[in-house]
Amino acid sequence: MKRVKIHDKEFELFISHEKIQSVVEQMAEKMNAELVGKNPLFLCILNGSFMFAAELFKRINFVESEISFVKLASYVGDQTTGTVKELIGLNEDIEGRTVVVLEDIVDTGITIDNIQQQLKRMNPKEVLVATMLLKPDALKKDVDLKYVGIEIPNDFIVGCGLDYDGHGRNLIDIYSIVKE
Ligand SMILES: O=P(O)(O)OC[C@H]1O[C@H](OP(=O)(O)OP(=O)(O)O)[C@H](O)[C@@H]1O
Ligand code: HPA
Repeated sequence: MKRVKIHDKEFELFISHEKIQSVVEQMAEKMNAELVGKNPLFLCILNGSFMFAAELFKRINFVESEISFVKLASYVGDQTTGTVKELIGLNEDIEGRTVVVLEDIVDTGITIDNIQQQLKRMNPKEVLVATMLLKPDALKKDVDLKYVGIEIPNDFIVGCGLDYDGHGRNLIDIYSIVKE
């Protein structure tokens, strides 16, 4: 089994790049059918979602769609700090619009819950959440997720945009922590 070491921790191959691509492909097909004509604004939550957003957005097959990049980080190392910050970098007026939030992962759900609350105060028509990965057993919030790629166990992962203390985002596959 392919392994990588990042800082002090070992990770082993968990989800292949091919699998991720096929899941993103299916999600894009659904969006192409459901969001055409709505001029959706895709909102990529930096940093982690940049790879997922790129894979997904290039598969959206209608031109009346936009993408923007915002930031809100709450993690340090491999556990939540519990601190959730303000959403920054949103320059578009989202009033009356369909907003599709793009997340790499919904873990405890605290981040996406906070983002949804902040966005809803700006009077959009609807806020739809698309996440590449979901840890159902880690959820601490009752979140409404419209598009979910892959459900995974409650283990720390890296790759495809996800990091461990800044490293590992560039791995094209997803790796799961090796428990000693
Ligand atoms: O469901 P939660 O437990 O809130 O975790 C999910 C959030 O954690 C990660 O972001 P992070 O805060 O690590 O920032 P990053 O994307 O810059 O790595 C990820 O990109 C999500 O936004
Ligand atoms: O499992 C994870 N890995 C990296 N970043 C994360 N942010 C939330 N959960 C994770």
